[in-house]
Amino acid sequence: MQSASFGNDLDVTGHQPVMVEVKKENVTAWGDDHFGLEYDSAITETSINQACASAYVPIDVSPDVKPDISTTFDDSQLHSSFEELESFSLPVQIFQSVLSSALCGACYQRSVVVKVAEQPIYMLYTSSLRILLSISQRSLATTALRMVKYLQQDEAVNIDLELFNQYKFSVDQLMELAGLSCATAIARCYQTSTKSGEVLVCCGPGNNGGDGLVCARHLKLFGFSPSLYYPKKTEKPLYDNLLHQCISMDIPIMEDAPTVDVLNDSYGLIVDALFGFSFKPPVRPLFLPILDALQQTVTPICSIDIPSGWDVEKGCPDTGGINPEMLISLTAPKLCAQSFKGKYHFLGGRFVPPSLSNKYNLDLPNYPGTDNCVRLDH
Ligand SMILES: [K+]
Repeated sequence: MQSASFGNDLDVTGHQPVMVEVKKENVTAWGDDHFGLEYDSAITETSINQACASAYVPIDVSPDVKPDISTTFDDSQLHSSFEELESFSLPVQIFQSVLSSALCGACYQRSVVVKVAEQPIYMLYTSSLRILLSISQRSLATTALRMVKYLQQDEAVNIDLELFNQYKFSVDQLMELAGLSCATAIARCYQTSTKSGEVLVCCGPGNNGGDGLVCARHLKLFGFSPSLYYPKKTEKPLYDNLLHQCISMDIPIMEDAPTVDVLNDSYGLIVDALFGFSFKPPVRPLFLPILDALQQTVTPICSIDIPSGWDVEKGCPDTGGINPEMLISLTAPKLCAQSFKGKYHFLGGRFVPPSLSNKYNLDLPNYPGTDNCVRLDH
């Protein structure tokens, strides 16, 4: 059995620490002595309350079902029990139980960390709980359980400028990382098979469109069948090259704006890479047909950085706008992301130097392991 560290880099499963953040009301065994055990003296009501005040659950599921964690199971029982749970996708219950066990289970003195709002509350470690954490980590591998800062438009622009001017990144570098993280997040949420693998990537004239071109190329490498709609090509070597790479990879380019019927019938997903944080309303005429079609389609939309047409700070216009199912914020979410109501909100663009993050108090989540994207709650 490995020994667990109580420092910042706890590594129970060979990955980053599992962050367990749970609302107090959702902890089913909260405060009772369900397991017939006494609290360890290190766990005080105050520390738990303080930690839980800023904690929240990322997935809204009923807390009624709880895996049977007792002091009596052996590893074989745990395997079957948790395989079953996994098939029912109950990661929060697993977390609840980890937390409950942690809080109630002073008997597991040998260290698995349970963190609440980043405060190590208590640590337990047994081979059985190690399996448990491994499963729960896989289930929520892309979920960040922490609030991040939402940027104003000028903050996003300034961070962008600092990345290029102070930190000497090139646009190509960051665009590649951003576009790759978008493709990765999409591949986590959508299937490559059948219709959902048919993806239309709509690219605008700026860097957001460049992210879309990169994303399309990686989607192709991941097994999707992307096509491009790129109505206003930017005459710069970077964009010429990105487009050339897509063409060389047999990614078709649609010349005319697609109708709603085409979007509905031919595609399983639309990637919206039309405008990012530099968008200033109102939308210019060239982009009205595509934005109208995106507003009406029933095909799910994944917006890169900003749902195009939305005000970067105020969100969806009162007159109506697109309603993406997925949003991938880059660097840090912008204020408009607070009104995003879709299914999946991811953060990508894992390239922000810590000193820059600190300067702007970005409070970025921990990306799991070596992942380039992380799911955010919203
Ligand atoms: K966009």
